Amino acid sequence: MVKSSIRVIIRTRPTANFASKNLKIDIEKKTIEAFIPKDDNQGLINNQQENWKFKFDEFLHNSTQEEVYDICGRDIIHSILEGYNGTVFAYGQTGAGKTYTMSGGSQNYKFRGIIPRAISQIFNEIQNKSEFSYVVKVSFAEIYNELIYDLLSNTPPSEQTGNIMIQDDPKFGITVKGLTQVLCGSEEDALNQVFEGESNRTIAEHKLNKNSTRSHCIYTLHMECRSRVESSEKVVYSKLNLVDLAGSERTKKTGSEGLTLTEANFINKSLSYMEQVVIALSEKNREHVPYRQSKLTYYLKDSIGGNSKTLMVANIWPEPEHMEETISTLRFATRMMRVSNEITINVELDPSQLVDRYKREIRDLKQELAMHDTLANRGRVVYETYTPEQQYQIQLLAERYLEGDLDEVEIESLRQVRELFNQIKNIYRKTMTRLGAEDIKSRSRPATNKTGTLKGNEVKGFEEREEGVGQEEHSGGFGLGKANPNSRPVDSSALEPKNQFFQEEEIEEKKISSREEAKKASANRNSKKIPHIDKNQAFMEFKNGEGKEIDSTLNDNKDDLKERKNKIKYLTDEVNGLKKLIDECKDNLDNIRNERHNDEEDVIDEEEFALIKKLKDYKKAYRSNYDQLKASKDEINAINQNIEFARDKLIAEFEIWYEKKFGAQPEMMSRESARERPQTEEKTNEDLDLDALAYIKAKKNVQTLHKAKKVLGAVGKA
Ligand SMILES: Nc1ncnc2c1ncn2[C@@H]1O[C@H](COP(=O)(O)OP(=O)(O)OP(=O)(O)O)[C@@H](O)[C@H]1O
Repeated sequence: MVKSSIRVIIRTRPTANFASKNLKIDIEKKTIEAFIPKDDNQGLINNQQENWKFKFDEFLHNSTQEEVYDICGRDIIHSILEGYNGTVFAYGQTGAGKTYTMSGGSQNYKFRGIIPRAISQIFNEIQNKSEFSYVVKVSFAEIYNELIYDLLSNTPPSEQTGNIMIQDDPKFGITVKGLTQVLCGSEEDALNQVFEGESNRTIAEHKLNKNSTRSHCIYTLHMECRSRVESSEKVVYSKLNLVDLAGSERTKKTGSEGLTLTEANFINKSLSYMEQVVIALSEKNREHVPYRQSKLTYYLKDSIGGNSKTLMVANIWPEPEHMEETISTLRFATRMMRVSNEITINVELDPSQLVDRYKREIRDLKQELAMHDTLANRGRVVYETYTPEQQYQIQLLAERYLEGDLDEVEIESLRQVRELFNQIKNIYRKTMTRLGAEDIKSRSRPATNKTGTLKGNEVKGFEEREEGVGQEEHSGGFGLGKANPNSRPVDSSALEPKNQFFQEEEIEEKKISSREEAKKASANRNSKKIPHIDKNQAFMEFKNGEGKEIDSTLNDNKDDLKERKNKIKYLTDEVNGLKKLIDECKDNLDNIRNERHNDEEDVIDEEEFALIKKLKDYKKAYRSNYDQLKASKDEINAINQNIEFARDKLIAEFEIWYEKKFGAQPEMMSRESARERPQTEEKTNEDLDLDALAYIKAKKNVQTLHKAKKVLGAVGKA
């Protein structure tokens, strides 16, 4: 966790009637001095404060939307892609320019605000981060009269109950249950949601603002990021809250009455709760912070005093008649600067992916160990789970050791030691059971037949089932893997379940014969004198002789791989070059459009047309190169598989050759070179949208949709 203070930027609304007698702004020093003369009507004793001086992180005076975004948005939005949460919110009196700052002026693309610019930056950065895969979802909530409405729901806000619940999740922070999250694959998708949500906002007219937004609106981008080249079980989550608060207002001044007055009361109340939260947070040792007093403060718990990089734009309207509101905004902004958040990158591990990774790691480690054993000239060590046959062999070994036939057991691996102990435990248990049985037998003397069969419940005391393969099973004797079909008893009586003593007799017989076989095999092995052989030297000999063909296939594949990698490098450079050209083209288009007059927004001149065409060509070339890149990567995967296959084959053949030549047990051979990793993904973006086109298209989409809805509504009524 890293401490990060909330940054506060002051933005002034441009005005011809600037309160020059009351306000002195020093952009360089980032200070503002305010002066309100005492009210003479208050009498002789008047303690009214007249002067104030404030210092902030930045002043934006008569700034363009682009300048505002560069200072308020760019860094935070970049952090979102690194996994930090972020918040940008606009605060200020009604009419001071909050909505203009966050959403922007609707008349021209260049007047767009922080929200559309943030979306554009996010999708542009995602396109450039091809080594990561991102999932982007958006939600849009409105807090109106202390109720939460879903602006992206299919149900219009007027038909919603407003009872959406906020939850404080210990892992993911504040989450809003039931709020629609729309998956967005492109800038245009995300902008569609913005315009759709904005068209659902509650707006009303009063004396100070014709289009006053009467609610707090929170547009959230939820991001989920996984690496395409590293472990994909690591998921980085982040969210970006872009908040347009409703403006504080003095109801007398705005002339609010009726519904607008009720709205104003709710707005003022929630903003004063927000102030209480900020005060509580700026007090040292304050234990309780009253987040739950209002929907707004609870919703913004992560943003104010929590895990988020937060920036507040305090909008002021610097005209003489709004001096009191200006002072009030500046005071609140000063308090906000004292709030410090604790930020961290939000990383989670996806459990299913984690299991897959462990499986892969275990497999790789086993291979590593096998390679290590071979190079160290050690015998074949088993790292897999023991098969029933292998367990049985270890059981025999344990018995020979316990009976004194063996002075010591050669230790091969930890796994073998474990299994040995297991078998010793089983032998001990069995012996104890047998001793118990004999004790009972000697006391009760049950009638037994020739084969020692007990009747009925007489065997009850010995039925304790023993764990592990290679032990007696209740109904079928030994579990030693799959039985030979010829070994099936033809006599029906042989199919009857055998009792414990009978089974044990049979087991003893089997053990004796297996022991004898094992002794013979061991004597055989000992009689063969195995010379000291350098495995690596032998392997070289094999590769130059019988294994030559497989070895050359392996080498051919390796050469092929090298060639493909060079091709990928070339294609990557091409793709990057085209990306640069596309970006330049986009910038030129932006410039042309920004220079155009408002009323000409949809008129395209020759120069612009040529640029659009050029852009299309670049995009086409980009796509074609990208497809080739993808195909080359698939080819690389296939070649890698061939290499694996050739290596396995080489080792297997070598083992056979080795055994034939030296008469020793075949051993696992090392894979002489490190496993080649598949190439990392280069660029994955298939297409690049022009900023303005996405913005204009999204706007038109929403307009068309609304027109269609209206027509449908009219038809329905008719
Ligand atoms: N920096 C600016 N440049 C140009 N016009 C601006 C600027 N700031 C605000 N305006 C204009 O002022 C008017 C009021 O702005 P806006 O609606 O953004 O205020 P607000 O703070 O959101 O108000 P409310 O709280 O009532 O919703 C709008 O017509 C807007 O276009």
